[in-house]
Amino acid sequence: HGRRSRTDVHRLASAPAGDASWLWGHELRAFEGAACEMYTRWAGACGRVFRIKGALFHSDIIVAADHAAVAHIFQNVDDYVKSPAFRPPVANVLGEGVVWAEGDDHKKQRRLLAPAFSPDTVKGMADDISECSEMLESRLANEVLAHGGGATVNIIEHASTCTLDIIGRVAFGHDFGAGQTTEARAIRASWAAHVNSGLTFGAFLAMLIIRACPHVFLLPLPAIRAGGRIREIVTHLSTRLVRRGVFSDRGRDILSILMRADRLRGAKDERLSPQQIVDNINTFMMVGHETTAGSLAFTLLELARRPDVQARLRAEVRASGRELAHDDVQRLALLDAVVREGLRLHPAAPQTERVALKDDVIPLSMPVRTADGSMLAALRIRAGQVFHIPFTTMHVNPDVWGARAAEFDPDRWLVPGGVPPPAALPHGWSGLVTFCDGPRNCLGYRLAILEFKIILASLVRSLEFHETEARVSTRISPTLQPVTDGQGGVLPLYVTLAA
Ligand code: HEM
Repeated sequence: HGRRSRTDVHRLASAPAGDASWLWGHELRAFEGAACEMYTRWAGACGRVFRIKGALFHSDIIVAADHAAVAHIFQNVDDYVKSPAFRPPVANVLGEGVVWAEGDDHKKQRRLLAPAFSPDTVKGMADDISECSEMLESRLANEVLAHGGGATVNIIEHASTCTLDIIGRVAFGHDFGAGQTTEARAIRASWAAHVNSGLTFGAFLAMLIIRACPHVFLLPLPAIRAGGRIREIVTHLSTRLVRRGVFSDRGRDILSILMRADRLRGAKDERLSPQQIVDNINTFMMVGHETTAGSLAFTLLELARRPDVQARLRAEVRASGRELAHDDVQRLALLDAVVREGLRLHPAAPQTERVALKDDVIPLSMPVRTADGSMLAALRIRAGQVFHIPFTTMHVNPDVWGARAAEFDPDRWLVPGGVPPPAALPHGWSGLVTFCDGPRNCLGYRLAILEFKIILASLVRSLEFHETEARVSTRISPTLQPVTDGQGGVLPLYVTLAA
């Protein structure tokens, strides 16, 4: 009785029993569905906070899509952590950098890395971003010309080639040569394998097994080795630079900035170890290219479906002149609105999870109706409670965003009252949770937005994007992925030259 009375989890409405299986709970349906699709559907039936049955008899998981609850969880990083079970797989792919770190280690890494992503530093990356975007623009234009004026391309592959080029340059001054170098090819191939294996039932099962007994992760399974392969390649490239101290004194890339800052620091505990620098460069490479590419590809698909908005965007970009420098793109209002709308509907990380380390009472923006019909104004939970936080579900909630919440409509950002007031959205950038929130928000968000703007502007000014017959669905593997005809990482668009 004592235990139960200190938590409200069992009082919450449960996702429909018909969507659960005795063995896999609700988690299999959530995994197999489109990104956040089931959470959005269940939230429609149960409200913004509800529970689902965990797979393999895991205790009930709370799905939290209430803004005050989510803000609370994201602000209290010492009490709500990423699941400890998933730290070994994260370390395998990313190394022990800032994404992996928790507690004081995380605070220290964050503090030492922050200058590499300051507004001024990111502004200095604009030239590299523009050059890579122009290379993409001409690659696509050539493809169109080679096909007699119109070509169907897998836009996400092109987008991620471009974002890999960018992150290679800005992270450590490395040129991935538009995807043509040996390393770039190896990274693409490993990533494609990683994405496609992540869509399978085996990946779902692997996740459950790791959650249940984290030490199995030490087994030499092929899927685990594939994840580590990209890290090997990048580590090989960056370790060489770090060891030799080959970084430029004037270099504006992140590695040079970190190494210079490190040299100036005296106390050893105020420095990143060479291994931590390598692990963070690797982290930036991994989390800094497929993410932006995924959101960008879906935003281009939305523009293909809204030729009127695409034409207006093109006119806006063309009116600003040939150069797409940092300050120029910041002045483009419709471009800004398109980027916000694209990142609202297609967040590259559509959901996250957290585990409570201690008992707590979580505030709610709106009371939730419990299974027995009473109302809860706040939510009592116990240490160990697992939360799933579906970003996309929060961004398409009609109670917050209105009846047309799920529609791609950039103009909502441009008209007074078009988006909910800040009080309804207690989060960082644009009131969205796309980049998470609080002390663990996305370290690279300024870079992501600048890339997004410059790439989009470069492509749209000279090319026109059209939808194809393909039926594209969205999955999470491990970030937002298009799936076409069962094939992950495929999003066909028909491209022509813009008049
Ligand atoms: C559209 C593009 C991007 C989106 C939507 C995005 C989203 C996110 C989200 C949601 C998180 C928090 C994950 C969690 O804690 O559960 C995160 C963390 C992070 N992101 Fe991004 N990201 C993007 C691009 C980038 C880029 C370009 C970089 C640059 C290198 C980057 C670097 C990071 C880092 C280092 C963290 C970990 C921060 C920490 O734990 O303190 N991201 N990102």
